[in-house]
Amino acid sequence: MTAPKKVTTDNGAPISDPETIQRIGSDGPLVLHDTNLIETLAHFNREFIPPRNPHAVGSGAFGEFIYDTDISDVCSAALFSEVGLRTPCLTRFSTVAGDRGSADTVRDVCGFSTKFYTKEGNLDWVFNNTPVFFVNNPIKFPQFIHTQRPNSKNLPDFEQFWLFFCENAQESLHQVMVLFSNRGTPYSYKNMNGYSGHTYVWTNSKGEKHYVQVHLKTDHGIKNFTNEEAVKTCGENPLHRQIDLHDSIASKNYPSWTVSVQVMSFEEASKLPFSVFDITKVWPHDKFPLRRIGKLVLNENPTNYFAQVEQAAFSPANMIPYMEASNDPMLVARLLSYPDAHRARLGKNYSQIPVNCPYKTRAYNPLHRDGKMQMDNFGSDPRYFSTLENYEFDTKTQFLKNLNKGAKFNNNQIVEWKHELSDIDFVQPAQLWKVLGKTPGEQKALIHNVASHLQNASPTTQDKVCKWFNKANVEIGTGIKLEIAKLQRSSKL
Ligand code: HEM
Repeated sequence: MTAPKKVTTDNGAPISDPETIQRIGSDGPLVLHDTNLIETLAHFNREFIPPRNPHAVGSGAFGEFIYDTDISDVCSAALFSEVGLRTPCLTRFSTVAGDRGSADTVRDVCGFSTKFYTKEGNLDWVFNNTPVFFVNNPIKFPQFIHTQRPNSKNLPDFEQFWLFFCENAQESLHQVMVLFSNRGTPYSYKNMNGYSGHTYVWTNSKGEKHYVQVHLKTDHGIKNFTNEEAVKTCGENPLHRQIDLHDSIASKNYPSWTVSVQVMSFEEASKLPFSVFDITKVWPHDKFPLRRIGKLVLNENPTNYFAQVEQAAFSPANMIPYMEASNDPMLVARLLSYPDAHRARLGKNYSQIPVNCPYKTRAYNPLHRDGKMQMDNFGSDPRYFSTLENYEFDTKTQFLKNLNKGAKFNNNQIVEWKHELSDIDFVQPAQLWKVLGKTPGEQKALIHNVASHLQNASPTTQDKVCKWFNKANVEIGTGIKLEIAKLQRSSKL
């Protein structure tokens, strides 16, 4: 038996009976002196915090990154200081569009975020399970998310879902094909990959910079639900992936991924047929092969979901020396958007919540102080950078000062930018169609999965969507049309 836990009020005064309240006579009114009742009801009213918008549904686990293959010619970050180093981390998986509490096996992109607690600060990889994304212009992100959710009348809206893609964001075809392939419904989080999607800039100790893309390949094999299995699982076991993650760890079948990078020089980037900052495109693997760097292993379940997963704040802005964001406009917008979301969701001092604290070092900045829920206000230290104090500054890595050093831009002027759609936007979707053709049934599954969804939209929208798919390969749009007709005939029988 463990020692008894003394029960108290919030100010620490002992409570004799937590279930007894005071009233005047057995039928009389309550006595307001009973502050424990008020405290208990007030706590209950404030139990919920705002959900993440988007990625509200999630599951998390602790683990470690094991650096096992030298990459020092490309990056000198703390994670890679010596081969064999183990860096503790927290990973959170998620779905994008659903409200908190919705089933975790819906057809959706899955988030794959990892916070590494390094001695040079916390590094976050806020990735997805797909190597590309729907849009490459951040101003389109909020409308993209809106169109994937119920409309203004809180009704499912298949027109807005499809018309956004095929009219407002045709560059999304590559990602839409991934989403509607069976990879859009992974069986479990441990059976899917993770990808940075974005291009990042990594620097070595000589100051040489490279573009990189990070890949986390599952060690358990890709396993997906079919459309019908995923729909059934949503109804029968809405926490299927959460339970699978928990039970795999509890039974010591630890989920793990092999972590690799694609590396590209700035010179090579200038010769690509598309922008290296375009997240709707992948880097060809024959020219930029994967270089292994280590393993990510999840081996510890959270003991308190709210404290360790719901309150976790992941952000691409959490970078460490030798790892920077590139000029991908989506990524740069994300640097601002996530900390802003955390301030709104968790409060200004969110980085002091234990799961977010850079506990391998100490966050110290005498200008970042006060505010609600401040836990570490740097004592009586001056509230400015005083010449009377003794500060240590980073003269070695010059981390933030070095951002963009060496990067070449066409000109220095501010330009108005918008993605201009061209044939190159349909080249990779066409290639993906051929790749799917190598696995029996995969092309058929894509056609069936799209048709099952698109049949709910109007015939005009169906036509527009089919024409859009035909830009990748006429077999797709034509096939979807035939499949819709088949599904509609069989539903009438
Ligand atoms: C301009 C584009 C984007 C914007 C403005 C944006 C914004 C957001 C916001 C506001 C959140 C909620 C954060 C929170 O409350 O903690 C979020 C979550 C998330 N986003 Fe994005 N996002 C964008 C693109 C992307 C891309 C391209 C990826 C993946 C490559 C991505 C992956 C994620 C993940 C994994 C989460 C969940 C983080 C967690 O587990 O807590 N997002 N996003």
